[in-house]
Amino acid sequence: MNNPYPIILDLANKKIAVVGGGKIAARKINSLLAIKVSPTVISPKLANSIPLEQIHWIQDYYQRKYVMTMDLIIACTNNLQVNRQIVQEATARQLVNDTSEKNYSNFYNMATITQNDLLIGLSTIGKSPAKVKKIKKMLEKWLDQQN
Ligand SMILES: C[C@@]1(CC(=O)O)c2cc3[nH]c(cc4nc(cc5[nH]c(cc(n2)[C@H]1CCC(=O)O)[C@@](C)(CC(=O)O)[C@@H]5CCC(=O)O)C(CC(=O)O)=C4CCC(=O)O)c(CCC(=O)O)c3CC(=O)O
Ligand SMILES: NC(=O)C1=CN([C@@H]2O[C@H](COP(=O)(O)OP(=O)(O)OC[C@H]3O[C@@H](n4cnc5c(N)ncnc54)[C@H](O)[C@@H]3O)[C@@H](O)[C@H]2O)C=CC1
Repeated sequence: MNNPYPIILDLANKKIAVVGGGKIAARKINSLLAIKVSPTVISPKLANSIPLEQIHWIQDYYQRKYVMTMDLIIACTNNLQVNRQIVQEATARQLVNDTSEKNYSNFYNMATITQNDLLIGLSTIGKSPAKVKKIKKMLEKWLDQQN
């Protein structure tokens, strides 16, 4: 992503698909559930940390027909070719996060800190997720000291 454009999205009434049901999928799904968005999850298997009753589970391998009407697609299978295929088959109006290859993604997540009316978003534009995590911890500590 050469020219990132940061925005805040309201996902109410949007259709979100998560493809894959492993560790990374669980993180993305749980952050969606935290904002009361229930995604469709396409995966033959689901990690235990994914609450089955809160999602719509399609227990199958990825097929284009499952994501045809989706607005946002998060590709997190452990098969890089499948993730790539999801990107290639998406229409120009669908936004795709290929979690295994930032250069194929047209969006990805920022780390966030939310406190009362404040939302801080942090990103290295994919360059160093570990650094984001570290700076987030430092900022949280600093913010706590201000209160
Ligand atoms: C490009 C991006 C795509 C995307 O996933 O959207 C991406 C990619 C990758 N992440 C990797 C690893 C980890 N990512 C995290 C955590 C988060 N990663 C997130 C975002 C992004 N990660 C996107 C842009 C980030 C940016 O702009 O910098 C956050 C902010 C949001 C979210 O995912 O919801 C969330 C913060 C949660 C929080 O603290 O709030 C942890 C920590 C953990 O799991 O506890 C680890 C384990 C390692 C560690 O802890 O060091 C690797 C493997 C290589 C590596 O290790 O570096 C890749 C692949 C690659 O680099 O290509
Ligand atoms: N963005 C990030 O923060 C990070 C991303 N990654 C990337 O995310 C990918 C997934 O990582 P994990 O969740 O740890 O893997 P995992 O092995 O825990 O889970 C993979 C999941 O994909 C499912 N799957 C496999 N083939 C599929 C298909 N054809 N259709 C639908 N689902 C399918 C499996 O059933 C499983 O549920 C890794 O390959 C890696 O490239 C890895 C680390 C961090």
